[in-house]
Amino acid sequence: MSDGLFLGFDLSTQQIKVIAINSKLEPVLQVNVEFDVDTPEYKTRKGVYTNPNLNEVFAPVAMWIKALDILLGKMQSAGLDFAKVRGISGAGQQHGSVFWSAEAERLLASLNPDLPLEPQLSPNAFAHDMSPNWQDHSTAEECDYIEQNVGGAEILAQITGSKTHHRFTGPQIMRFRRRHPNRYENTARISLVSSFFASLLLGRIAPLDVSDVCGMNLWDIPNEKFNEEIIQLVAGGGENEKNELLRKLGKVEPDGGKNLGPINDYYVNRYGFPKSCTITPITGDNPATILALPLRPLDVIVSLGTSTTLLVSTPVYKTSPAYHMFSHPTSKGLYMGMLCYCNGSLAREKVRDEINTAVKPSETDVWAAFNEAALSVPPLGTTADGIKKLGIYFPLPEIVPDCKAGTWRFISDASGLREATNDWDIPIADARAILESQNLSMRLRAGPLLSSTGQPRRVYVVGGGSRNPAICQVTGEVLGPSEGVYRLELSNACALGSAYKALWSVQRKVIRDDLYESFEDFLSQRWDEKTMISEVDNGYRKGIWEKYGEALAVFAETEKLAAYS
Ligand SMILES: Nc1ncnc2c1ncn2[C@@H]1O[C@H](COP(=O)(O)OP(=O)(O)O)[C@@H](O)[C@H]1O
Ligand SMILES: O=C(CO)[C@@H](O)[C@H](O)COP(=O)(O)O
Repeated sequence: MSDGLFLGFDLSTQQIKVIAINSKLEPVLQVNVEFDVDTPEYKTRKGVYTNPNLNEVFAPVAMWIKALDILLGKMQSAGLDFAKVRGISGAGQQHGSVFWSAEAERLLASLNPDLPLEPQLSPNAFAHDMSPNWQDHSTAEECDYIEQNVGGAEILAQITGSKTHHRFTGPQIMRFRRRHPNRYENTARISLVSSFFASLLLGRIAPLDVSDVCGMNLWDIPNEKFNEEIIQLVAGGGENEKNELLRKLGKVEPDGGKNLGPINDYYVNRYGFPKSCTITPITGDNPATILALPLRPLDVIVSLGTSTTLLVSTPVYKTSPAYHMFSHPTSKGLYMGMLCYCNGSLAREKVRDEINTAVKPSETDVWAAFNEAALSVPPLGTTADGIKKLGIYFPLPEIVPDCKAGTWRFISDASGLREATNDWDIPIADARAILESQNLSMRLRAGPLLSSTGQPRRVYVVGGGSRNPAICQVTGEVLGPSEGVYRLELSNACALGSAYKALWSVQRKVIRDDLYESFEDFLSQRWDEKTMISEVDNGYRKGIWEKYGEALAVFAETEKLAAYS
């Protein structure tokens, strides 16, 4: 362990985390700062503010800067020897934007190590103090405008990898420009959360990341450049306004392993990082997650963080309005396919809390009653007379399908589909129904990204929810991976993937000129399956997987009824 440490940060919705690894991929330290708890003065709930009247969700940028200082302080208290850190990368929640002022570059370049970061940057480095969050649904008008002008969802997906989505940065920038014209005018540069974080570490505004830029609806993935037609729509006005927005966005760094430069002197002098410590592009949390595992064809990652995402790595750029494609964060010619759900862990927590109110909860495991309820009934809660239960649980408006907030419970029997009345044991029957519903939705949509049968080889579960055995079992039953469900032992997959990226960036071999050892080759030589993952469910169960397959059409019907109700 003489050759140094490599840090992977994760600036996600509810917390900022870091993992330090050595060059054998062994984790040395994990620390986190939870916004609601550790920065209470910002009064966020689950890391954000909401304005339900306008469907807005946003987070204070100053809180993230303050949390970085607290996190570095915690690392110091935990005894991390900053002098050993050779490389840093990271991940940010996707789509969120940070609007820098004209003062930003000067303030970033002149940080005083005797003072904390936050008061040196906030408010003067920003033209706007808030960052729109990925749970925001306020941009319906902007999305429609862009999609109509570009020629529809299919075409937009072909160009940018996704149809327009409320949370994507292009529609968000367009709304920001319309609602706050002065602040937009005063914006010198726009970062994503990922490149904002890299900027804090570099002490200058960092370029956008090659993969995270695909979450903006602005980047032409096949042609590897901003799409000027869409930029023009977002910028409004004419040629000048278009060029102005291109200037605000700045450059995109095509090499995910690029050495962007050394860490800023602020961190050298305040914390003792070596001057040579390099910063590598910080990517989105989902692209970083796929770097935590050596994915093979037909492997799927299900990330059970605040959002639920299903991720695959593929050489085929096959687009659809039903899912997202991103450029791969490290490997040119590969892409990341993704489904993203707003109603992940917070929706499960809501059912859990209702169950804990209805029954006597366990004193030691807040999930015990939920898990027992989920596992004590057969698939689809099927009764002896063939009645099946299908529910939809969207406490927040949902992304897939595009649907307003609500809870719907349906009964499917020989006479068809109807809304449940008193034949649903609320909230107990909701436990299995929510897990099935979340997995059926993934199975319904991930099919085109997988085999002709839609059956995965392995499902890897990561993130907070992967600690839960009932969630893992129902995932195995519904998705039916032929080789089982595996959990990454370190729950913090995107910080881990980021740390791997930092290590690869520093130690990748040069093959010739600008050609480097691939991330996949680099990782597979060092990655030890036995210590990194454990099997948490057998996956495919004959008869049960087929039964869920038969239920897919009815499930799709329930989604339509919910969306149009
Ligand atoms: N044992 C568990 N069972 C189910 N969910 C869990 C469990 N432990 C943690 N979680 C969920 O994990 C979520 C946080 O996951 P995490 O991956 O840290 O999210 P993020 O990166 O989005 O902040 C919490 O909202 C919590 O509900
Ligand atoms: O919007 C998306 C992906 O498109 C979300 O996955 C965000 O990237 C937030 O992630 P977490 O806070 O759940 O890690």
